[in-house]
Amino acid sequence: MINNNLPLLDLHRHLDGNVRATTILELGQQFNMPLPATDIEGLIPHVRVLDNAPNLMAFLAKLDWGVKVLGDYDACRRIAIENVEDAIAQNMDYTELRFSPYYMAQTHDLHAQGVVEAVVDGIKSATHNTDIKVNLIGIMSRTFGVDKCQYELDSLLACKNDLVAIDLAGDELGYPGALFVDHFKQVRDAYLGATIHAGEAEGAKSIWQAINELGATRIGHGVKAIEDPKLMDYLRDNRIGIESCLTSNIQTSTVAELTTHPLKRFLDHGILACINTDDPAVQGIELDNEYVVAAPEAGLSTQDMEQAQRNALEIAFLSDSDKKALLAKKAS
Ligand SMILES: O=c1[nH]cnc2c1ncn2[C@@H]1O[C@H](CO)[C@@H](O)[C@H]1O
Ligand SMILES: [Zn+2]
Repeated sequence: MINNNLPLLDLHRHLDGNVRATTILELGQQFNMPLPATDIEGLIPHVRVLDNAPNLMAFLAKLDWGVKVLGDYDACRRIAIENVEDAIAQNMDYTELRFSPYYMAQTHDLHAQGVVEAVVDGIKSATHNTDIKVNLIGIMSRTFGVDKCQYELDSLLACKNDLVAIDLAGDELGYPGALFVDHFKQVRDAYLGATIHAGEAEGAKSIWQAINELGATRIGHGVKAIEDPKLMDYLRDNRIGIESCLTSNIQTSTVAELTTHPLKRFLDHGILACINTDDPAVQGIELDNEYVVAAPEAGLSTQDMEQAQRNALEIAFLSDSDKKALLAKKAS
């Protein structure tokens, strides 16, 4: 259950993993792109995880049509705007939307920086005169390799004042964090935060690496931390947040079933873990499902879910005064 007297946040939400199927169809038509189907029913199996995927990379393939149809910068702006609409429809008070500009730019040879500017513009216009607050996290898609990630990072750093952090996502097994030490040095030099997908496909050592070598203060998924008691203590003692995505972890076969998901044990241990979606449109879920269905199945009590809501606020890339304002808004 969501406690409506506490702010509702989604800190781990891929903007480019949340392109509506209807929008994919419309953009496909607009740019004369042959899609695998011409109606929604036919398209859904290609853009949504219906049965759990055997592994992370099979899951990630379902995101591809959502970016293949981005034929110009206006299309990028459109999906940014629709992401804000979706977050508002979920009654969110604050969300951090993350996106990979090169992933979005690649199919139609757009400039990555133009994509970043279009997304920033879309978010600004869609949040204007609304009650929701949105910040952006730039992603380096590790799957494209070290050089492409540098290109992607350059485009993000050119707009660093419109971002709160940088993330590393994609193929964790094939492209380990050790390849990206220099990239994250640049992230620190730019005074941006770092949250990193780690301990999802790879083990606990990937989480240690993200913290010690890449400077992560938050970890995306972090599922495998449960295998390392020292790491569990370290995360708690150093207030390193874990952005849990319950349904996503089942759909990528990272965790076999919700009853064995480690989120409950993270919370019991005092780790600042929270509840998030990941790629809502691709997953066919939304944030309310994670609180109403997934979290109870994962053994979380009402109190646990309240703690998760508080933890999200605690680890959000926001100033203390912004956090206080969000709390005050809900308490009144
Ligand atoms: O659950 C996930 N684990 C790892 N990478 C992901 C996940 N969801 C999306 N992406 C990756 O993020 C970028 C788009 O924002 C893409 O690189 C996509 O593969
Ligand atoms: Zn993710």
